[in-house]
Amino acid sequence: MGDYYHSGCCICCLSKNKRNAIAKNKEIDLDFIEQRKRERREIKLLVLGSAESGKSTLLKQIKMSHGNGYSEDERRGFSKLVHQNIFLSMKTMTDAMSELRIPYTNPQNQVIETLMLVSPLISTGHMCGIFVEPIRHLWADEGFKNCFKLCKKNHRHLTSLEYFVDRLDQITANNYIPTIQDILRVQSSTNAIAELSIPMQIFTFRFINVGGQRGQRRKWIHHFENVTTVIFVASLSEYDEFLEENNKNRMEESLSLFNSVTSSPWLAQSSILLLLNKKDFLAKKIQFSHLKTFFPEFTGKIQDADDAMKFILKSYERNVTPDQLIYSQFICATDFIDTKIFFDAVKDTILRQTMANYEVI
Ligand SMILES: Nc1nc2c(ncn2[C@@H]2O[C@H](COP(=O)(O)OP(=O)(O)OP(=O)(O)O)[C@@H](O)[C@H]2O)c(=O)[nH]1
Ligand SMILES: [Mg+2]
Repeated sequence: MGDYYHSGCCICCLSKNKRNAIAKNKEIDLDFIEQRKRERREIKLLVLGSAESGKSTLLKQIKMSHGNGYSEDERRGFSKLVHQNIFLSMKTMTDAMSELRIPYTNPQNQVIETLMLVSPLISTGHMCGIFVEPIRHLWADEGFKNCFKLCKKNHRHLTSLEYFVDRLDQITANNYIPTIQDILRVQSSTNAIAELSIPMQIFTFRFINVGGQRGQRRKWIHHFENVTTVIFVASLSEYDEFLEENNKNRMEESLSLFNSVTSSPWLAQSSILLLLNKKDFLAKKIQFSHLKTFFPEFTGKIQDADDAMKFILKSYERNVTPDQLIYSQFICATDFIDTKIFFDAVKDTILRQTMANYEVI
């Protein structure tokens, strides 16, 4: 009946203009309903956390496991970044050798270093086979190794140097195409908001990845509306690391960041998924760098990764109020990640929001 009558009068008695206007309104209504349906099905997940905690690595993993992965062309596109990562890391190391006045155990390596750094090829950022032997010589030097141990803590871009040095032959080959693991290991700070939309069952999960550097954090607030789940990524291995700018302990910094997220009124309805990342690093580091030295309140066993992880998790959970929905998982973003936890977090949040709408809770 509604198709033939409008405000009690037969539609065919209306003027052509009126009929067009009614049809247009109907079209707009349908568009609106469709958009509302789409919005209801779109789940917004905001990925937050301090710099280099592993947010982008996590999204690369999700793109591989649930998205369309990386084509050969896309993988090739990462080769320049891999080369630049190695050059930058080597430059950081050679600078640190002179700043810390650490001599090479084999004095010949000082000559190699100088020759390598003045090579005109370095400015092209393209790494060819000519660099393999010099880098290997420096890498094998005891003085250089000691310097690397000292620097790793405060220069996070050195994180993947060891991995890349092991693969120098493949990386410098003419037909080099980065592997998935190379892509996961390469480091590049996020400076612009990056989005990833992944269809999952009847929903579209829209991941919003932001930069964690201090200068990037003021952009976070623009994305706080309608967030279903906040994914907070924190590094487990930063308990003994300090910020260059103010010498603040990095884990303390991440904890206060987490606190500001959990106490934000904008995010009060969102669930929090806390991903404690880099458990591989923690397992290695805990053997020689004791948590108690940096967090005297730690009472667990020394050199015990499990005790350390439990303590770190508790330190984060202390920032959550009892009525907040929180899920947590220990991960290694460069390895396989079980994404079931995303569904759990999202499912429970939607259920809770629906019940709140019907005033059941
Ligand atoms: N070994 C290891 N390395 C990791 C892990 N997660 C991330 N990384 C490395 O840590 C570095 C930084 O990771 P990103 O994902 O770029 O960090 P981010 O949080 O996006 O950093 P910003 O964009 O600066 O905020 C990269 O070199 C990664 O390969 C991990 O679980 N284990
Ligand atoms: Mg990033």
